Amino acid sequence: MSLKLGVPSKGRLMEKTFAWFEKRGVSLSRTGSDREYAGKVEGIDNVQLVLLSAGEIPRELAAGRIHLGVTGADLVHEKLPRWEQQVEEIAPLGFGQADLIIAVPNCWVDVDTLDDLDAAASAFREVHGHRMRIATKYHRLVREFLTDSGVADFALVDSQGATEGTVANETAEGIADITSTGETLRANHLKILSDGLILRSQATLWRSREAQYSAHDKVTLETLLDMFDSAR
Ligand SMILES: Nc1ncnc2c1ncn2[C@@H]1O[C@H](COP(=O)(O)OP(=O)(O)OP(=O)(O)O)[C@@H](O)[C@H]1O
Ligand SMILES: O=P(O)(O)OC[C@H]1O[C@H](OP(=O)(O)OP(=O)(O)O)[C@H](O)[C@@H]1O
Repeated sequence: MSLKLGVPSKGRLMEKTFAWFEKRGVSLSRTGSDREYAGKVEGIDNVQLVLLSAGEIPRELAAGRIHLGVTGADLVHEKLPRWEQQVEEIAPLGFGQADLIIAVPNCWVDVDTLDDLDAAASAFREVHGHRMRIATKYHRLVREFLTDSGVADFALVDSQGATEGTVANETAEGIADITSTGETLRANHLKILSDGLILRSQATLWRSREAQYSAHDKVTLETLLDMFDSAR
């Protein structure tokens, strides 16, 4: 058995994760063809690279099928209820920064806060006979945030991508999604509510509390953590 490290298999998170580990003396790389999800680890023994979708890493950590994993805090908080009991945050990695926010159309000039949204939602229901729809893939975090904020008359609709387009497409009235540069929101004529920040996220290294650690794995983990510490 070896210590299994789950890393996003593609895109911006994979490349930056590889660079973060490289800087700390651990070389991660993909092997085989472009399409083959296989990888290797150099610079430390007994660590196995597991390439996974960023969205599946929280579940794999919680199931104990990987010991360590890199993914955004947004995905861990959304997918793992009481996440602290299942995973330990080892280090924020300083990239993949994104804010999970609530946004509404720019043209809603009377809606700038959650209180305004609550009032608009009640009025919307009276006029249209159904609840104001908020498109998101972060169902748990958004429901909890809106309910705790006293916004009652809303319905979440699922959107797994291109969420900012749902308003123009008339499948939702507002959205809850991550924003980084803000360009996608601007391009889709949406504005963030002034108190509509749900969570600040960045790519983070997590340790599973559920995985089995052999004596050898424990030594490997200590060695890895020392390498990370000494590179600070
Ligand atoms: N524009 C962005 N800038 C910075 N970080 C981002 C951006 N978009 C997404 N992220 C972060 O990257 C992580 C992965 O995002 P996402 O779920 O969109 O993955 P993906 O690239 O679609 O991969 P997969 O579909 O394989 O899960 C999330 O933690 C998210 O916060
Ligand atoms: O603030 P910005 O810098 O514009 O970035 C934010 C966008 O990036 C992500 O989308 P992604 O590119 O992953 O596509 P998706 O809509 O398919 O998730 C996110 O869902 C936003 O749409």
